Amino acid sequence: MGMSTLLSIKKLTKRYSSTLALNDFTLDVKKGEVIGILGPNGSGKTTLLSIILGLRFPTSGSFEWRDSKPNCFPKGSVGALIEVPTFYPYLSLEKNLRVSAFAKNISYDQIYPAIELVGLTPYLKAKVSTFSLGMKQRMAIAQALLGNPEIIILDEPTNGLDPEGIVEVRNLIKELHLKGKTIILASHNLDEVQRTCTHVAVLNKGELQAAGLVDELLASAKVAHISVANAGKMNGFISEHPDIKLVEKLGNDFKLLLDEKEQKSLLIDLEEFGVVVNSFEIRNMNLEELFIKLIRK
Ligand SMILES: Nc1ncnc2c1ncn2[C@@H]1O[C@H](COP(=O)(O)OP(=O)(O)OP(=O)(O)O)[C@@H](O)[C@H]1O
Repeated sequence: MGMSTLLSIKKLTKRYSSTLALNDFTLDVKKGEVIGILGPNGSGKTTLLSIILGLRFPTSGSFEWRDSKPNCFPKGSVGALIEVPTFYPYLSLEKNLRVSAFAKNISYDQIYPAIELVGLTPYLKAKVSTFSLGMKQRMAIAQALLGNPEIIILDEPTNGLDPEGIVEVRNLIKELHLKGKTIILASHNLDEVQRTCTHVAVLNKGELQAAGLVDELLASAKVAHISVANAGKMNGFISEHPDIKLVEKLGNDFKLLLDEKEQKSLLIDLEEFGVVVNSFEIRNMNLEELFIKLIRK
């Protein structure tokens, strides 16, 4: 394991009777990364997080946290928010966090830096029942931050939040990243991953489709936005070019995914084929388009 590697996952497989929830999953997580585990519902994200947290056993394969034995979970250095947290609405934020600290066998004075990190220090004495959803989720993240862990694991951290809460939690994730925390975050929300993560691992049906820097993966293809006069001809062109992937089609407007070689010749190829092009623009791919590229193989 390299110096900066905090977690090394090798060929992890999980089978629940007939369901292969995770298949041969390999990934390294390095210090300072915010890595999004991105996949649709049922793709195996929670299974993966549960295994690396020591909550479920893998069927085969292994994971190894730095300074820990293989397939063992290091309690102190990893904080996690994986289930809906329990709290007492009629107690103050401070008292709730004391309860969590007690449960984790952490000294009470450690709650204050965690509360500070999530920006809730002004609400120390306020009852949690008065909190917005975003504040409750920040409080839950403070629970995960108790004991100042180096790594934080969050399962769908903005699920169920209103738009304001979503912004609060996303900003918090960015701040934690700036403070040097390593974050592993499961999400089915492409926009969320694109906005908050440095790295992404795309999971579909238990299989890793791609992993790496978000920016690098997004640079791996471009999207051509093309408006044509004869959509039927365009459909013919697309079906004769299996390498070109159709992302979206709306009337005479098409979005095609292209590799570098195809970008150069596309306009000429279209004209030769008889497609009448009204407008043509090459743009960068967003994560949604990358996802389509990976999943429609
Ligand atoms: N305890 C279990 N017993 C049987 N099957 C399970 C169990 N937990 C998960 N599965 C199945 O394994 C697959 C992966 O589920 P998992 O919850 O890991 O996916 P997910 O990506 O986290 O989805 P979601 O976003 O819906 O939580 C699904 O097909 C799910 O139905």
